[in-house]
Amino acid sequence: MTFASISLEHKQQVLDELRQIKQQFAAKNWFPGTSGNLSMRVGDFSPEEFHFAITASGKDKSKSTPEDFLFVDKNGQAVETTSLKPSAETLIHCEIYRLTGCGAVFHVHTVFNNVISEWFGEQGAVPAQGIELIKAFNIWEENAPVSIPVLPNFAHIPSIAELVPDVLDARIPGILLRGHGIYAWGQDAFEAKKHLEAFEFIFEYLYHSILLKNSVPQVTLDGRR
Ligand SMILES: CSCCC(=O)C(=O)COP(=O)(O)O
Ligand SMILES: [Zn+2]
Repeated sequence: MTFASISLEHKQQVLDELRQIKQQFAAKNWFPGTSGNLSMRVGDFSPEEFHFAITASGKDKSKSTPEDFLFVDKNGQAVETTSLKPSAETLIHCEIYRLTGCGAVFHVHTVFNNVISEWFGEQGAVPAQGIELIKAFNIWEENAPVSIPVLPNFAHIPSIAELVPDVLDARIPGILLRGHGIYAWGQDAFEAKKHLEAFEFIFEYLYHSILLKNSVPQVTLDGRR
C-alpha cells in the first residue's frame, strides 16, 4: 500500500487521535523537558511497506500546534515535503512496527519508569508478579510472573534499535530503556495507551514496594527481626 493511496480522511483521523492522546499524556506531565514521542500507523501493514505519523522532534509536547506531526515510511524517512524533523527516536518506532505489526507506539519519560529501569537495569529485565493490572496485557493466568525487558541507553539511536529484536517478547507490549523511559505499543491507540498506563502503574507499585521492603524492619510472625 503506497502512502498516496491512503485516504486523506484516514490520515486526518489518525492525526486527530494522536493530538488527543498527546494532550492527555501532557496533562499527566508525561512529556517533561520536551521528552517523549508518539506514533500511529496509517494504512495497512506489511513488513516491506508501512507508514506512520510521528511527533516532530524537540517540540514542547504539552502545546498543540499545526506543526506537531509528520508522516514517515518504514525507514523513518518523511513521505511528504516538510521542514519538520521526525523524532530523534523514530528508528525505534520503525523497529517495533516492523517486528510486531502494531498500530501505535508511545514513548514517555517518567520518574517511576526511570528509577525502576535503573534499579533493574543490570539484570536486563523488571520482574513483576501478583499485580492485577497485567490483565491489561491480556495475561489472565493467576499470579503469572512477567518480565519487562530493559535495554541499555545509547546516545546513538540505531545502536538501541538494533537490540530491540533480541529482547522483544510477544506477550509483553513494552521495553524500557535504562535511565531513559518506556516504549509501549498496541494494535491501536486505545490498546497502546492501556498498555502504557498499566506499565506505569506497575513501575509505581514496584517503586513503593521496594522502598517499603527496604525501609520497614521485616518482622516475622513470632516477632523476630
Ligand atoms: C529532551 S529528552 C531527549 C530526547 C528523548 O529522549 C525524547 O524522547 C524526545 O526526543 P524527540 O526527538 O522525539 O523530541
Ligand atoms: Zn526518549
